[in-house]
This record gives sequence, C-alpha cells and structure tokens, in this order.
Amino acid sequence: MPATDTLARLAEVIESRKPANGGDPESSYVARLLHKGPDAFLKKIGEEATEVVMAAKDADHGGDPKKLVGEVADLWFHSMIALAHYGLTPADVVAELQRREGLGGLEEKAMRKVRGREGGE
Ligand SMILES: N=c1c2ncn([C@@H]3O[C@H](COP(=O)(O)OP(=O)(O)OP(=O)(O)O)[C@@H](O)[C@H]3O)c2ncn1[C@@H]1O[C@H](COP(=O)(O)O)[C@@H](O)[C@H]1O
Repeated sequence: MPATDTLARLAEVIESRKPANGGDPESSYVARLLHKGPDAFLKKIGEEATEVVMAAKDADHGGDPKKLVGEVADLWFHSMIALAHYGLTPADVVAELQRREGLGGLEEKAMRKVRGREGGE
C-alpha cells in the first residue's frame, strides 16, 4: 500500500478529531491536543524533534538505528496535527517535495542568493 495512502487516511482521522467535527478530548489524544491548541501540539513537535536527534546520536554510538523509526513516526504524526490545524494536508507537503524533485539543494540555495541580491537592488 502506498505510504501516501496511509498518510491520507491518518489525516482524515485527525480532521475528524477537530472540535468543529465533534472530536472528544476525553476519549481521543488528537482531539485533546487540538482542543488545547497550538502551544500544546507545537511543544510536542519540539520534544519529538529532540527525540529524533537523540535516537540518531544513540545509533551513532552503537544503539539500534531502528529506534529512529518510532521517533520519526512520532514527529510526523504530531506535525500532521499542526498541518490539520492550519488547514493543510500531507498532500500539500508531498506536492512541495514533488515541486523540488530534481532541483539540487545547493542549486536551490544559489538561486535564493541571486534572488536576494536582485531584491536588494
Ligand atoms: N499515530 C498516532 C500516534 N503516535 C503517537 N501517539 C500518541 O502520542 C502520545 C505522545 O507520545 P509520547 O511518546 O510523547 O508519550 P507521553 O510521554 O505519554 O506524552 P504526553 O502526551 O504525556 O506529553 C502518546 O500517547 C502516543 O500514544 C499517537 N496517537 C494516535 N495516533 C494515530 O491517531 C489516530 C487517532 O488517535 P486518537 O485521537 O487518540 O483516537 C490513531 O488511530 C492513530 O492512527
């Protein structure tokens, strides 16, 4: 099954947990975070990003690299709650990655610098 299908299905569940859609903070973790608002889920994103870094550093020191999978899943999941709150979907992120396909990071950085200079003239 394509990974994007899984992300789309999860996005639908998250959407259904919004307060406006009847999400119940008593019975749903997602509804609880959405009910608490951006400070709550943005804090979780910061924590999960730190855990990704820590899992990678552990792997550098002989730990199991597979632990990264769980930490990245937590980061993606909480980022998807933020996307939903701001009216965005994983499809928007995939579209952005598709737009970037074939455009090297160094090339893109050089283009930004040229645009910056032109903007400053
Ligand atoms: N993918 C996830 C998912 N990943 C992680 N989590 C929860 O995220 C929470 C935070 O993870 P932590 O490791 O930080 O746990 P913690 O230390 O208890 O954190 P705190 O909440 O206390 O800050 C945990 O309770 C996890 O169970 C998730 N909860 C839900 N989902 C998906 O969201 C769907 C809807 O969930 P509900 O809204 O809860 O029904 C589920 O069916 C799943 O598909």
